Amino acid sequence: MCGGTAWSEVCSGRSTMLSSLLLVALLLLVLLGTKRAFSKKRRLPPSPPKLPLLGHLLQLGALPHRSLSALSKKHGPLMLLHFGRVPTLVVSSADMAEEVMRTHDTSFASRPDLKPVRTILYDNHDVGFAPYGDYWRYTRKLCTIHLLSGKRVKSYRALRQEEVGLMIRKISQASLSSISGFIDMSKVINSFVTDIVGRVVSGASFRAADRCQLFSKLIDDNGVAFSELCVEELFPSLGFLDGILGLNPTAKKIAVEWEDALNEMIQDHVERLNSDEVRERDFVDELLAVVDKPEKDFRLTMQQMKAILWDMFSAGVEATFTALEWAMAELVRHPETLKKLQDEVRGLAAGKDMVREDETHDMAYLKAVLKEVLRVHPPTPLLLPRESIEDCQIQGYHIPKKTRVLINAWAISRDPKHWDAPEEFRPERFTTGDRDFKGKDFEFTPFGSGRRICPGMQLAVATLELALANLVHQFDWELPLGMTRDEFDMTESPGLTARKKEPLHLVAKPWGTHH
Ligand code: HEM
Repeated sequence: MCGGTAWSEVCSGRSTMLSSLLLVALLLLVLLGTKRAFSKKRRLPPSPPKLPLLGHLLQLGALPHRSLSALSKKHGPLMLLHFGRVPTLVVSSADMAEEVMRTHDTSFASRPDLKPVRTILYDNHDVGFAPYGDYWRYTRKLCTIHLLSGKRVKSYRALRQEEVGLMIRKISQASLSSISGFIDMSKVINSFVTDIVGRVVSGASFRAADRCQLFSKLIDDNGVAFSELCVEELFPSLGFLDGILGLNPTAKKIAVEWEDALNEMIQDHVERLNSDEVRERDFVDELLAVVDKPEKDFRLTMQQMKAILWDMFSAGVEATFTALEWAMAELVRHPETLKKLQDEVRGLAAGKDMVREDETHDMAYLKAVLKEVLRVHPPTPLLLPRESIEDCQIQGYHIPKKTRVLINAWAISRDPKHWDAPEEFRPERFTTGDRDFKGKDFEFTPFGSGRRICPGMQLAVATLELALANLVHQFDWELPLGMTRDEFDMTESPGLTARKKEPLHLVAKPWGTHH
């Protein structure tokens, strides 16, 4: 008990000190507790050492799927990297891919907002880069119903057959007239795929107006625009510097070129719709119908329509072309596989001048070859980037909202845990069992999986099977004179799509003429 003024002053001084000490101790406890709770909740995936500012940028290398695969061997199948200020989760095993694309599919169903895409695609109003939500759902459905469903894909049969026939004739002529002895198959395959996608999307006028070359160039230029440096990609809040420094000029330039090309194509369709001409409706007509007549609460604008068309051309041509080019490159490097495939195709299509689509259904080895091509060379080796729309836990790791996600499908489809001799091109691995690329087997997802799985898979597979069957049916294929298998360049080019870097030069010998 305290009594007297002096004593009471001492007492009150002591109690103030005591309560201050208590307060500090309490604060410390709270801070410690919060920190503990915080750090427990925020156990982030492993991350290799990084540089200030740039983060892990320099570890990306020229071919990110390869560098990231090497990095994951040291740091594990779930790594958190930072490219500048952008947190990026890199997924490199089938189990982790399943976590992202199945268990937590909704959390990871969005796409990042990428500057070149935003510039070309009217603020991401296509399907592939649209943020997860009603707009994406609606436009994806539009594309599926009017262009990419199984029923639609079947309906393009005659068109596919005709385009494959044209490609075969082109190769026959080139093989007779070639002075060097070889043919630039990259060019031939590119215009074949561009014409098929062009005709499917925009009808006969694509060929009539000779649009193949222009669209093929625009699709090539997409790759340039996407690989140009821009500050915003690394430091989102400093995006204004790109304008000041004049960075990423290709995106702006080709945005105008795409707009002109698509305007012209749409204008053709409007004129025909207003004329008496009787013709089958194509995808451009179907989209125009929605622009004119809003469905439910949805109204498609002209700009949105162009963004969707961009997607169908770019996604459709680029990946299908890349797959067919790698298929021919692998076959010519593996004569025993080529011979086995030719035996199957020539046996089942005996006496025919061309393989028909019905006949490809029974070609088990053809299907195995295609799967092996997509395993060894998934055209988009890191799929398309995704972004988390909410906080999420994977294997006890905290993945914050707005983390970018790269799924290294290339590394996963070469993981020795799932594949014997994964570096070898060996279609036989697919002749038994039922492993498929339809999104259920997470060690093999060249078309992705879950809500964002590629909606063009059926169109791509139908085109690739028919083209490949006919290419090996009609010709024997060889490397250019004097070139050995080891000298044949199989380098990939950098970019969202891993094309073959050097053009594919091959010798085609029409079958029958030398038998
Ligand atoms: C061999 C050929 C093809 C391959 C390997 C391929 C691969 C892919 C991949 C990996 C994705 C991302 C999937 C994901 O995020 O999980 C994708 C998305 C997409 N693909 Fe394909 N694709 C091919 C052909 C096509 C074709 C022919 C079309 C259409 C004409 C097409 C249209 C699209 C679209 C619109 C998306 C975005 C889907 C979305 O975000 O909802 N693709 N493709």
